[in-house]
Amino acid sequence: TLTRTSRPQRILKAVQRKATVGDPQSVITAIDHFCRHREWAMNVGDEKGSILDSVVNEVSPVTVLELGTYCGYSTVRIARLLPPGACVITLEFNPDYAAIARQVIKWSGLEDKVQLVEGASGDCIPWMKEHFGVQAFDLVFLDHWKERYLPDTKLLEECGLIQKGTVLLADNVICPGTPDYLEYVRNSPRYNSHYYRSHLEYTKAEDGLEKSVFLGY
Ligand SMILES: Nc1ncnc2c1ncn2[C@@H]1O[C@H](Cn2cc(CNC(=O)c3cc([N+](=O)[O-])cc(O)c3O)nn2)[C@@H](O)[C@H]1O
Ligand SMILES: [Mg+2]
Repeated sequence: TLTRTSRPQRILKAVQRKATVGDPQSVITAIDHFCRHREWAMNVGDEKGSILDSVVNEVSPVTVLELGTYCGYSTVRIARLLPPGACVITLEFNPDYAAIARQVIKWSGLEDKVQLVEGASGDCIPWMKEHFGVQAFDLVFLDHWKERYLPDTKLLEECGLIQKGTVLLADNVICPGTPDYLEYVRNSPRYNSHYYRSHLEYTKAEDGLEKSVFLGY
């Protein structure tokens, strides 16, 4: 059997060929160029990525949680905007993807701002507090399995990892769509939600990001 490379491996190759070590913007540009002109992949992309950037700059978070690392594209986007002392904890349960993401993050020179945890969100969230000494997250970026958005949000609430002022930013609320999550954050009196209309990465299809601020109990 031919050992074809995986898509994440081809994305890493594009980074190693086109991007400059220690230059996060060149890593982002290399992935976007590859995914727009060679092979689509489920990175948040450049259009929704600039909305992500603006929310990160607005929140200026000290601790960020990312659910669903994939190749590390949005991890790099977030980490490159963080001041010294701030960090992003990113969860990825697929070991092959995690291995690629570690190399992409290393290439960007941001490994000191990133903690990549291999494991399923449902298993890892409960021990976040004691393991990382995290009080609460300032920003949570949801980009993993769409049916996990709602249960993981409730789990984060139960674990006290979401507190007054925590901002949730969810990718793909239209495509592939997260209807139960949207209904929850939009109807709950404890969240103030806003929809940023955009497009599915590298396509003309509609998609968007939902930003939800926790108002406290
Ligand atoms: N409970 C989980 N805990 C930790 N990692 C997880 C979990 N579920 C999925 N992942 C990981 O997220 C990564 C990326 N991923 C994200 C999704 C869900 N996202 C999408 O399916 C998606 C799909 C499209 N799309 O189909 O157009 C566009 C997007 O922007 C998307 O995020 N599935 N895998 C994968 O490496 C997977 O191992
Ligand atoms: Mg996504």
